[in-house]
Amino acid sequence: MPAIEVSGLSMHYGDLRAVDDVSFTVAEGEFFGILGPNGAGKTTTLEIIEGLRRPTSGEVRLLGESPWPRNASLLPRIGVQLQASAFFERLTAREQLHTFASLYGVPGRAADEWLERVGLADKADTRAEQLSGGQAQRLSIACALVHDPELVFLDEPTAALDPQARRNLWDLLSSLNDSGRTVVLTTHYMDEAETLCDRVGIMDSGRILRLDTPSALVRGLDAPTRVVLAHRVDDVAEVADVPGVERVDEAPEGLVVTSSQPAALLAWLARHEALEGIQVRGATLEDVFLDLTGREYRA
Ligand SMILES: Nc1ncnc2c1ncn2[C@@H]1O[C@H](COP(=O)(O)OP(=O)(O)OP(=O)(O)O)[C@@H](O)[C@H]1O
Repeated sequence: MPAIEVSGLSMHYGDLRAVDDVSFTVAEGEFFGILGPNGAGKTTTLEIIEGLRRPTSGEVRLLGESPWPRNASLLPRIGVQLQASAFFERLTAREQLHTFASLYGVPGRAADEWLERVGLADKADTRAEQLSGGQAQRLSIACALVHDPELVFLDEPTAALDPQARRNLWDLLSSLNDSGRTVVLTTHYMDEAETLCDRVGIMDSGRILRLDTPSALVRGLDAPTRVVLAHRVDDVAEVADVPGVERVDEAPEGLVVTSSQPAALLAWLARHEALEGIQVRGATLEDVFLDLTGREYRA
C-alpha cells in the first residue's frame, strides 16, 4: 500500500486554481519532494493531504485512510511541520517540546533528545518567541518529530536556516528516511531536492509538470555539458570545431564550452594539454525547470 495516493486533486479559490488536477503516489519509505516557486501550490497540496484543508475536488488516501473529515486516528502516525509555526505562549523551547511530547503520550526524555538532535540544547531555557528564525524553525521540526511518526511532512524546512544548520537538517532527514520513515517535503531549493529526494514533482501554477527521480529528470532533458576552461586556449576557433561543440562563450570564470559530446571535447583538451583547472558542469534540476516552464527558476 502506498503511503500517499492523490488523484485528480484540485483546489480553487474563485478563479484561481491553486491546485489543478494533481495526481501522484508516494511509496512507503520514500523521500518525496515537491519543488516549485512561490505560489506554485505546494503548501495547499500538502495541507489537503494532511487533512487541514478540504479540496474542491479529488481523492486523497493517507496511509490507506481518508484524511478528511479530520481523521484523529491518523494524527499519531504523521508528523507535520507547518510553515508558520504556532508555539504555545511564554513557554521555553524545552517546555514547548515537552508539551508536544505529552500530547502524544511520549516520555519527556524523548523531548530532551530531540532538543539535542536539532542543536537546541543550549537554548532549552529560552522562550520560543526569543529564538531566532532558524532556531524557531528547528524547534518546530523537533515538535513535528517528537512522537516518532511513520510519515513526516515538512514545508520548506530549511527556508530560514544558515548553511551549517541546513546541512545538519539534511543529515537528520536522511537518517530518518534511512530508518524507514516516509518523508515528504516542499522546497524552493534545487540542490536540496537533488540531494535528498528519491523522486521530485516539479510544480508550477497548481500543476505537477514532471515527476521522476532527480537524475531521470536531468537525463530526460538531454542537455549539453558545459566545460569551463580556466586557462586560455590559444585557438578558440579550433575548440569550436571539435565534434559536438555547440558554442564557445567568454565568461568571467573562463572560456565556457557547451558540448553535446563531452568525451570528444575532453579528449581534444587532453591532446592539447588543456585539462588542468577545468570544471565540467552537467545539467541540473534548474535547467529542467527552465525547460519545462520557459523561464528561470525564481524561488
Ligand atoms: N486561503 C486562500 N485563499 C485564496 N488564495 C489562496 C489561499 N491559500 C493560498 N492561496 C493562493 O493559492 C496559490 C498557491 O499557494 P500555496 O501557498 O499553496 O503556494 P506555495 O507553492 O506553497 O508557495 P510558497 O512557496 O510561497 O509557500 C497562491 O496563489 C496563493 O495566493
